Amino acid sequence: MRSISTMRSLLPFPSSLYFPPSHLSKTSPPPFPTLIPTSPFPKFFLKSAIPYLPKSSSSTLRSFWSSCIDGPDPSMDARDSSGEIHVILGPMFAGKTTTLLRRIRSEIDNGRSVAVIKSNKDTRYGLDSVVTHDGTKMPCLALPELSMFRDKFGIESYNKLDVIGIDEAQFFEDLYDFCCRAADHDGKTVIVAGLDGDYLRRRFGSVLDIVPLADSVTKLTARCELCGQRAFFTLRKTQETQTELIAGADVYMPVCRQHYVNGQIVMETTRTVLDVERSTVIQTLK
Ligand SMILES: Nc1ncnc2c1ncn2[C@@H]1O[C@H](COP(=O)(O)OP(=O)(O)O)[C@@H](O)[C@H]1O
Ligand SMILES: Cc1cn([C@H]2C[C@H](O)[C@@H](COP(=O)(O)O)O2)c(=O)[nH]c1=O
Repeated sequence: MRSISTMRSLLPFPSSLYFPPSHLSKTSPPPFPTLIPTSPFPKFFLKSAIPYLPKSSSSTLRSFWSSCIDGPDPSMDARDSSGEIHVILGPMFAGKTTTLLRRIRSEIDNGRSVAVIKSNKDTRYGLDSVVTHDGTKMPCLALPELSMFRDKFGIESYNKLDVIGIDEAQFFEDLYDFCCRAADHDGKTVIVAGLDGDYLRRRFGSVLDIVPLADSVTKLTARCELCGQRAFFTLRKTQETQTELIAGADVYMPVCRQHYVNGQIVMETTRTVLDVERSTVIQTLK
């Protein structure tokens, strides 16, 4: 095994540009090591540099690069191994929480240690459990933000964790940073369930932002309450207009595209009629 300084001397660029994975570094690595140097080298750099080196250096460099790019040695402990991010999306009633709990259960059955987090904004079924619309439950920690998780759960317990489940992910503003750190740096498998869109079909919170970080993305569908076709959207049946409105089937229903469009027209018309009536009443009372 060559020393780090010998390897550095083989690098065709200043070693200060490169932060090796922690198992190759004698000093503390920065919190988020950059694995592949970017500028000032052209995109073909990786492919083109290796063949021009002397043969012995070439194989050393090749194994050096492959350890950097493929990730650390699998015999390393969980903190240093690479993590995973799996995202479960869809409208309300699509089975996101059911799928999350099923995956968490199977991780437990495989002997992995797990924790489940949900947003403390969702008070529908109490704060100590994640509960599906048909009543399946699992204990959880309810938090206002994910950055509090390590401290609340305990650093030692956090270090031993293999899998973190997150439900109602649309309510966590720091979702991106948390997932990045947990998977890239801490080696956790993170399974995230949340609404991709709100009742107006606009992006909801940071859920879509983590798609580029994800190993897998599953978009689920529900059944349209009006026609039984596949439902991709959530229709709000009431006149409230704020984005966040915690509720269940009393306020929301899953709908197909056609019924979403029709439903929005009905809601818009109702809103206009109510507005006209309200201003008429106000005028009459004046
Ligand atoms: N329109 C509906 N109203 C109430 N419950 C429903 C409706 N459609 C489906 N469900 C139930 O909800 C379950 C899914 O619940 P859940 O996993 O909590 O969904 P999600 O997390 O995507 O909102 C379904 O298996 C079904 O039993
Ligand atoms: C569409 C939409 C939903 N919400 C709220 C309503 C519920 O409390 C949750 C979603 O729960 P589920 O597990 O996916 O059924 O989000 C909201 O605040 N705003 C919306 O536009």
